[in-house]
Amino acid sequence: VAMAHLAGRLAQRWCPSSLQVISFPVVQLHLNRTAMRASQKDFENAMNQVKLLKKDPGNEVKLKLYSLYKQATEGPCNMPKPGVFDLINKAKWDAWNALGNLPKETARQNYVDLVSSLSSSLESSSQVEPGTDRKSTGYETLMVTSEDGITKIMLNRPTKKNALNVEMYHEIMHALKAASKDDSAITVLTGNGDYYSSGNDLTNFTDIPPGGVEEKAKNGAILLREFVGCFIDFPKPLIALVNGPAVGISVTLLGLFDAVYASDRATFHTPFSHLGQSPEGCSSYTFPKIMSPAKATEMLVFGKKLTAGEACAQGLVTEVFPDSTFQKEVWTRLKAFAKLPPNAMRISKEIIRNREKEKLHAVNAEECSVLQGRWLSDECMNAVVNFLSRKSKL
Ligand SMILES: CCCCCC/C=C/C(=O)SCCNC(=O)CCNC(=O)[C@H](O)C(C)(C)COP(=O)(O)OP(=O)(O)OC[C@H]1O[C@@H](n2cnc3c(N)ncnc32)[C@H](O)[C@@H]1OP(=O)(O)O
Repeated sequence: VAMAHLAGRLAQRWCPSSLQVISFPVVQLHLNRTAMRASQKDFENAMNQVKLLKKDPGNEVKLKLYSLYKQATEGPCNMPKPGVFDLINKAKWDAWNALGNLPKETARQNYVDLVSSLSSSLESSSQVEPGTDRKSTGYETLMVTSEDGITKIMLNRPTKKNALNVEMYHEIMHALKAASKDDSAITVLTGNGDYYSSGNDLTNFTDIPPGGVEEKAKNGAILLREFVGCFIDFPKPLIALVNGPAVGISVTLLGLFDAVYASDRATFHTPFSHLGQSPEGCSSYTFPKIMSPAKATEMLVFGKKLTAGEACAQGLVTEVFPDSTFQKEVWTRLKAFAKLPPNAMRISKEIIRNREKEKLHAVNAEECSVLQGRWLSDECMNAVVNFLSRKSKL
């Protein structure tokens, strides 16, 4: 049951509409049930009624409906148990299996009762996730605004600590490409809510394609390479406003920014070894150069978490501001920067960064290839399963 709940919650993260995730038999609201036992007709009516529900009842309820339907029509669970990474089918299997030897008639009755109770309660419930502003920007996971010569890309999954899901990787690439061509002078990346970003969304690892985990790892490496490549090639001054804790890839990428301003609440954590993974974002090259090989090893190999002050002393952060005045102070400064002649800034960035570009692309390719192998390791898989089953957090 715990796994079913977990997978149900995960499934909601994978897809904006969880109806796409777990399809379930459809049922008709049963209004005129008089007998204690639901008839076959009641059952069929209930199945039709589910089609008419205006709002998604959520994955937990859908798993319950699924399991009761299977029990009512086929009896006790008769399917082989799916693999641990096949979370959707495993959740369905767990839900059905949990019904044990419940008689078919009781399952049918419970199904009809559940649908009946659902219909009224779902009419008024809201499914809108807070923190998403889809209308204004056209992005699902970002808020992108452009004013005063500054394009601001704000990571906008605050309830998930701005973890980067696959959609967010694509949207950030899209937003960077657009910002590189718009008429703003500088571009800023920041986070909405209390975190800058908790790094890669660990549920990215659970959605296994038909080609299996190898194909998953290969696709992940291709996406990561393209994603980091966009930062390497970004032509205008790119500034990170680290408004809170930063983890994993959101930290490593900072080595590719032109300036990094941090709140004193921010922390910088790259727990790759704990996760059975290895550095990305060109950090295996930029961090030793920025802070010395030994300091880079403390972060990238031993997972030492730095405070904002420590990260500034190591050269990863440009300047730290008290959290209470962070926004006011940095935006005053950014607005002044944005008034400088944009072509001069672009050309100066080019001359600072360009001789490193080829090297950075080569490092990026190598890091992605090493990570592709890491993602298939037991060390990595165990770490992901432990996080997803809430056995461990950073
Ligand atoms: C294309 C693939 C490219 C891969 C690139 C390689 C990148 C590597 C990395 O980035 S490695 C770093 C990965 N990140 C982590 O390991 C962080 C995991 N998260 C945590 O340990 C904690 O959530 C926390 C310390 C960040 C915050 O803890 P806490 O303050 O107690 O909050 P919650 O844990 O309750 O989190 C709230 C909510 O957010 C979900 N969440 C947070 N971070 C992630 C994440 N990285 N992936 C998925 N989900 C995350 C968390 O599950 C909670 O969700 P819930 O409310 O339970 O639905």
